[in-house]
Amino acid sequence: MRTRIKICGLTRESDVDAAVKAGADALGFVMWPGSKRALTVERLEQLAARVPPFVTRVGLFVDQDPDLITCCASWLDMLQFHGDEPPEACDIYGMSWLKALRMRDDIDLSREAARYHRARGLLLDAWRPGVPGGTGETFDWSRVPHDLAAPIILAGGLTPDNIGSAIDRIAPYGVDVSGGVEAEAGLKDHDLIKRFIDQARRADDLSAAPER
Ligand SMILES: O=C(O)c1ccccc1NCC(=O)[C@H](O)[C@H](O)COP(=O)(O)O
Repeated sequence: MRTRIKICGLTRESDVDAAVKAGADALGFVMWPGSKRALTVERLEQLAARVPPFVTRVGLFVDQDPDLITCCASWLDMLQFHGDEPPEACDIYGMSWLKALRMRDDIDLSREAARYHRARGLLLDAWRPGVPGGTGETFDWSRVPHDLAAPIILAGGLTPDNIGSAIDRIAPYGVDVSGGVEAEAGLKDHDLIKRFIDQARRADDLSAAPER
């Protein structure tokens, strides 16, 4: 199956256009003010308005005010929660949502998957204390279970150089990248976006090829 690709942390019109042109399935917009990639609601409106149909616009939030999330919702197709939001809090918007889980040593993924069973997918990201996401760090991929009920979106430190082996080893439903396609925080490098998506598609093609 074709791996779904999300390019996250977009802040400029040209970056949105480059990700769409390169074939991204989804685009992520960080609405948490603590991030170097944070958008205002006004910027979200401007960027989201450029996105063509059938490309999913995902808003990222970290334990934020429901009024803000409601205000952003009309520009989004999906929500992504990176904080300690309980499942009931993710459900109140009448929208599809993803739950980001950071791979702390003691995380019980089966338990979290059961707890967040209404999530459309679980985004597995690296754990760094005090940082809710976008660390640019990988985690030990051997910790990703193959039998989780929810679709897995692999995140954390992915780059054009490691995306092929990530897809080959884990075969996640989707992948999510931010820092690995940036020239500097919040500013995407269009060549890196293209290389990332090309390498992911190459890995998909190789995994679909019949064995000789
Ligand atoms: O990007 C941020 O600054 C951020 C801040 C707060 C919550 C989430 C945030 N980003 C999440 C992501 O961009 C994704 O999970 C991403 O795929 C992982 O980032 P990276 O390791 O840089 O590829």
